[in-house]
Order: sequence, then C-alpha cells, then structure tokens
Amino acid sequence: MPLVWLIVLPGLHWRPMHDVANDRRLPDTESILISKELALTHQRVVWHPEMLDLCRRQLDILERATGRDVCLRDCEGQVLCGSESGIGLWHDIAVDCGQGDNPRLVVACLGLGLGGKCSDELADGLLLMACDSLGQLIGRSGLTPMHHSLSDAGPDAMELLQNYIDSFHEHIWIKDTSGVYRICNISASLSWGKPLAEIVGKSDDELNPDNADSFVRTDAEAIRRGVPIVVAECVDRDLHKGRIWLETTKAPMLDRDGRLLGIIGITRDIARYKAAEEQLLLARRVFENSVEGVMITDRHGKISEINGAFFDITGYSREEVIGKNPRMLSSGRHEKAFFAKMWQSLLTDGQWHGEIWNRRKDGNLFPQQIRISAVYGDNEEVQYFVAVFSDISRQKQSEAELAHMAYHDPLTRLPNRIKLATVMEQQLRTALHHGQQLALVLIDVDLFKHINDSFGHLIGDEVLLELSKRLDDSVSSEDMLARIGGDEFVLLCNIDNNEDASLAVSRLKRAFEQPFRVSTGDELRLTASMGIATFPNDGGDPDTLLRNADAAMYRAKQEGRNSHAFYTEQLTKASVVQLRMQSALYGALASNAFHLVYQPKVDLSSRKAMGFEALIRWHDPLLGFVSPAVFIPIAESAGLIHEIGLWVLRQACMQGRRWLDAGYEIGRIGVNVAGPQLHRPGFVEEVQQVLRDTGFPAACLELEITESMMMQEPEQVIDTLKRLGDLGIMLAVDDFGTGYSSLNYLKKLPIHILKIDQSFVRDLPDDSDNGAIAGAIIAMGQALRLQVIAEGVETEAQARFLSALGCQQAQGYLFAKPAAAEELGAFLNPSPAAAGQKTVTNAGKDR
Ligand SMILES: Nc1nc2c(ncn2[C@@H]2O[C@@H]3COP(=O)(O)O[C@H]4[C@@H](O)[C@H](n5cnc6c(=O)[nH]c(N)nc65)O[C@@H]4COP(=O)(O)O[C@H]3[C@H]2O)c(=O)[nH]1
Repeated sequence: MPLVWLIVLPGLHWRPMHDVANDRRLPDTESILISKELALTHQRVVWHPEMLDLCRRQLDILERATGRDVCLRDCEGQVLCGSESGIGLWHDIAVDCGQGDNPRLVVACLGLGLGGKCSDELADGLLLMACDSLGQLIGRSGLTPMHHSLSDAGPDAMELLQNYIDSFHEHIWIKDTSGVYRICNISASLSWGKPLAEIVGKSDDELNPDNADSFVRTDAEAIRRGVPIVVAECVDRDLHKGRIWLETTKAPMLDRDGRLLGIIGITRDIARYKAAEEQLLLARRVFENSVEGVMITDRHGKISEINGAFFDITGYSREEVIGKNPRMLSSGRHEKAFFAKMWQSLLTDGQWHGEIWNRRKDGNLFPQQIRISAVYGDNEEVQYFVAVFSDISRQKQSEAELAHMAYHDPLTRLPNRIKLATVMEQQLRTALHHGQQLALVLIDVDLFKHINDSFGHLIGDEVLLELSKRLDDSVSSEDMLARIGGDEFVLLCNIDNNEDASLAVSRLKRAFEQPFRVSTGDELRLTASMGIATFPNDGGDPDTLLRNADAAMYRAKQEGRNSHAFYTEQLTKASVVQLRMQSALYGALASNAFHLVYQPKVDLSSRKAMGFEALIRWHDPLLGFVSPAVFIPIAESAGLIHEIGLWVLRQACMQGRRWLDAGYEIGRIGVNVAGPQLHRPGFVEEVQQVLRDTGFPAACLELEITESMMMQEPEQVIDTLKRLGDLGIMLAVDDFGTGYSSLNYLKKLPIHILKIDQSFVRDLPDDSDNGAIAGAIIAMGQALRLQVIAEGVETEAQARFLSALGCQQAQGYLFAKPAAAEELGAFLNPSPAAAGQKTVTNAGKDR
C-alpha cells in the first residue's frame, strides 16, 4: 500500500493561510496549494544537518511504529534519508526552506484530506504522519515542544504531580514526544537503581540502550492507537525483590486541545495475578488432561463445561452438551428414587458418590464411578455442580471375570464345587419348601488317569472339554452340571421319583457312546461310573448328598465300572466299616498283628517249586480275619501302605535268608508292591537297605507290581523299575491282562515275568475267550522273552491246558495254598550241597 509522508519541521509557522485581499482564512487545501506554489519557487532544498538528523530519528520512530520502510525525498524525488524500499509519493510535495540558523522546511502532501486538524497539529514541532492512499492515518511520530504543556505548568504543579505519582508502588513515568523522560516516580527510580535526577532529561537510548528499541516502538504504538495499551508483560529483576513479573501500560498524553504531549507509562508488579493465572492455567491443564471425565453444571443442572475425557468416554462433543441437562446421558436403568436420594445427598451434604449406569452417544450403556460436588458462591448458595467420573466398564468386566473364575472351572467353564454347593443350598431350600425331590448324580470317568498318563495332560484336557460339552448337551436347562474334580462331574436335577434319576443317568451315558477323537488322531473310548443320591431320602444337605453319591459311585466302580448305583444305607454302613478298619489297621501296625504266608510257584513240567509269593495276613481280634484284597486298598488310602509294605519286604527277606541259611534252594521270593510304594521317592533305596540289613540276595527277590499300577505315570515307573532291575531284582507284572496296558510302554518296561491274572485261568479250558487271552499273553511273553506264570490254577485240566499253550510256571491251590513258612518244608529244595530233592506233592494250608 503506498504511503505518503507529511513532514513539518520545528519553527515552521504553517498556519491556515490568510487571504489578505479578501480578508478570509483560506481553506486548508488552498493553503496547501499555495504552499506548493511557494515551494515550487524554491527549487533547491537546503538541508540543515540538525534538521536532517531530527528527520532521521523521527523516521526511525515511524518505521518502528508502522513496521514499514520509510524514506524522505526532496521535491525532485531525491532520497534524502530513510530506506530505498520505502519510496513514497514524493513528487507531490512542496518544500519551503528557511535560511541560515533558522532552517524552515515545509514538506506537504496534497489531496490527502487531512483537513484542519492536520494543519493545527502541524502548527509547531516536527510531525511525521503515515497515511494510506485514502488518507487514513496509520501511524505518526512527532514531537511537540513540552514548553506548551508540562513545562508551562510551573514548579508547584510539577511538584504536586511528582508527589502524587510517588505515592504509588507502580513505576510511573512520562516521556515527551521526543522520547525524553520528563517525570518519573520514586518507585521506578528505586527499581531501576537510578536517582530521579539521572532519569529525567534522558532518553531510553541513554538509560536502557538494550531495550530502547522496543520501548520506543511501543511508545509509537500507543501514540498510533491513541488509547492506553498494555505493551509488555515480562519477567524482570528488581533490585530489591529479585525476580518479578511486570506489566507496562502506555497511553498517549494529550493537552486539552488534543495535542500530543508525550507518553505516560505505568509499570506494575503483577506477580499476584501471574500466580493466579498460572494456577488457573494449571487447573485448566489438569481439567483438560484428566483421564476422568469432568462435567460442570450450573445450579439448575445445565451443563456449562466438560473436558476432553468426557468426550472420550461418552462420545458427546462440547457443542452437543453445553446448555443441556445431564439427563441426556440417562440409561433408564435407575429408578426415580435413586436420583431423588442422590439429590438429597447433594443438597444436604454437598456431595454424592456412587456408581451410575449411563448411555453413550452410540447408545451403549456403561457403568461409571462418579463423584458429584456442589460448589458454593459467596452467598453460600450452590453455584455449580462438578461431576468427576470414570468409565468402570473394564473394572466391572474383570470383576465379573474374577467372580466367574471363582465359581467356574477354567477348563470347561462349568460351575465348580463352590458354585455347586451354593446352588445346592438354594435348591434344597426351595425343594424343601415345595416338597420336591432332587437327584445328585456323581459321574466319575473310569480309568481317566490312563489317558493322561498315556497321552499327556493336553490330550486329557481335550477329552474332558469334549466330554463336558456332551454332558452339558444331555442335561436340560433347569438342571445344573458342575465339574468338581479332574474327571468328576455332578448333575443336580429335579426329579419326581427314582425313575427320573435313572432317565437322567441314561441321558448322561449317551455322552460316552461315541469315541473321543483327539488331536493326535486317536479315537479314545470312555466309560463312567455314576452314583446317585436323592433329596430328601439320602440326605438333607449338600455335604451329605455329595458324600452319599460318592459312596454309590464307588460301589458302581467296584461292580466293574461303566455302571451306576443308587445310594443305599448299606453303603453308609460299608463306609463305617471301612473307617473302623482303617483305625484298626493303625492298631495292627503298632501291635505287630500282621504275619506272612507263602504260596509256592511251581514249574509246570517238573512241578518243582521255583519260588514263593509272600502274602500278608491280618487277624483282628474284633474284625476277625480280614482279606488283604480288602485291607490293602484301605491301607493305601489311609497312607499306611508304605509302612506295611516295608514290613512285608523285610519279613520276606528275613525268611528267605533263614531258608538260605538252612541250606535250601528257594528260587525267588515274590513280594507284592502297591502303587503308592512304587511312586514314593526313596523306594529303591529302602529296598536296597532291606537287602543290606537282611543279607538276602537281590537275585532271590522278585517284586510283583500290578499292571494298572505300572501304567500310572509310566515314565517315572520305568525309571524306578530300571533301578530296581539294576540291583539284580526280578520284576513281575501282576494280574496281567486286567490293566489296559499300553503295549508301547510294556515294551519299554524292564520286566522279566508276566503273571496271568486268575480271572483268565478260572474257567479254563472251557471258556474259549479266556483260553484265547491266556494263549495271547503266553505268546506275547515268549515274543518278548519274558517268563509267564499263571495264577489261580486249581485243576489239573487248567494246568495241562496252560502247559500246552507254552506257560512254564503256575501258582494255585492245585499245587499249594499260601501257608506259614514253617509249613512249607515240603516245597523247599535243599541246595545242590544238600542231599535229595523234594517234589511237590500236596497243597499247603492257607492262612
Ligand atoms: N481263588 C484262588 N485264589 C488263589 C489261588 N491261588 C492263590 N490265590 C490267591 O490269589 C491271590 C494272589 O495274590 P495277588 O494276585 O497278588 O493278590 C493279592 C495282592 O494283590 C494283595 N496282597 C496280598 N498280600 C499283599 C502284600 O503283602 N502287599 C500288597 N501290596 N498286596 C498284597 O491282596 C491280594 C489278595 O491276596 P490273597 O487274599 O492272599 O490272595 C492271593 C492268593 O491267596 C487259587 O488257586 N484260587
């Protein structure tokens, strides 16, 4: 935008011209025209150096004020001073120049419509004015001699003014139009560290050269705007206070005719406001950056402010909620009474906190933890309500998950034992109240351990997961299926009679009909034993019902598995007997009430005794004779089997040693080892110790381990058996054919003997199935180069049949019943050193 400069120098008396002929004051435009004429007669401008310097200073001020480059040219367009880029419209100017020591110069511009005001202002001093092409004043600089105003005010007025401004803490000063300090108060002088006398009469260049530029620029800015302006806010150092925050306000000072006298400035310490401002800023930042949603409402409940987190949580922007009522978030989940209570608390206590369900913009409901506080005004009345809330959906979800985990089985997601107990409590109460019946079916998967042992736990889990789905599908929605142990499930259902319970059981059994295909590609078949207890007949509380269902299930297992049994009182009696037996067993151990009998094992061809099996006997004064088949499992579950087993081993070895010492060739003495013994750490060392203690040769000892025990944790068993084998002990698989052996493992086991279970011998030779099984076991033994011995041989026919199949040894009543050591003389062969050999002629006495 082109700029036009109007310059009047001091001493110029350019007043509106007077037409003497017509005695009238010429209008400004005419005056200017005439001036131009006048000026045109003075073709050469003679610049006095002082005048030029003055011009330069004023141009500087003008440049700073307008932010533009300014130059001064003479009437012929020669640049006199200023910068080249600021070329203006100087061809229209008129110049009048005085002579000698009284230089006079008129530089006027034409056609700018500055009017009379301009001519008045131009009356004295130097004034530079920047106008745009339309004549709008956009900046000015100039000086009006102070003698017209302040200096003329006289010493009294000046003293009064000085006293007046000294009474303020603010720094107050006045500069004249040339930027020279005319007045300054004590506060400023103290802060600047200069006495008043050193300030007054000096310019900023002299007092504060570093900041002079900006001070002069802001002076010009205040003059240009013509109103008070805050020109600076800055951190400064006060000689006395140290670091301070200052704010400077400047205003043009005009005389009563509106003529510019100078600049008045006030600088005040705004530390207090700054601190408050910083606090506010901080609060704003906290407000904005808070992860919790904040909503401020006026006392009528209209939303007046929200923060960013509000938007993040609810999805509503500021524009969408300001002026609205928070009801817009309502989920509809809470009763009116809920909000009435909340308001009651807000109005009486000034705050409320709790959980509220609200609705997001997308319509989804979410729970929030919220604290609402009333903010009171000076009149003790509520001005605002501030609500701070957080979305607790995740928290709720994890709480729900935790609660679910506490009451559900992690693998199958079915209710667990705790949940079952809680539901049973409720259902029993309801059933009692309504006179209904309930059935509790305990489902135990048969020999599930073998799956884990053979295929690993991952496959075991796969099977359980599939089974749980099948079982769940087979129960109705009112019934409850729970998993209460590794392979134990429970069905709780309403029934009208036992028939209903049987029906429920047959539905459950269907879950086992199809094989379970696992990720290895194998198809596994499962069966289950189920025990049923009913309410109210078999128990009135969850514990009793569960215990009785367990007893029934146990009976189903004893009956050969893959079946179910109802609870009977008989079962309770049996378990009472079992308990009695358990405590009697403790007594038997303490009182040495056990003894051993030995059953010979014979060679089927020669019928010579090849060894003996040691069998434990127990005669209790109250219970009478108790079969080991009955008390050994009880000893196992009571944790007594280790002691009993070790006692048997020691007794058998001692007896063997006695026989050897007596000069008999006894072959091997077989000792039964129960599963828990085999899995006990240190078992091998215990055996070693017994052999050492008794001096019985390891080669004469045979340990018999049932097939099913060997299949439990086979890897560990293989290790134990290997170590036993390394000692020179022979190892026999007892009851072979009953334990679902994995042939794969059998191959790996360091065993020497297979004992055909007596159940396959019993009906030989008539039972063709048993015959085939016995034949297969014998063939397998031969293939694996194992000795095979048949148990429970009672008849000659059986003995001949087995011998014909290739079985080398046998044990059974046909040859001898288990008998006390001292009764077995007939079966003891003197060692080669001893004379003669006895043959097996009769059966020993059992017990
Ligand atoms: N019907 C019939 N039975 C015959 C005949 N020949 C032998 N028996 C019986 O068959 C069982 C063979 O022992 P087992 O299979 O190891 O079966 C044993 C064994 O598993 C366990 N047992 C016995 N003594 C001990 C022991 O000291 N420790 C451990 N852990 N278990 C033992 O108790 C089970 C039963 O032992 P017992 O009652 O002594 O019964 C013995 C024996 O008396 C026969 O011709 N016909």
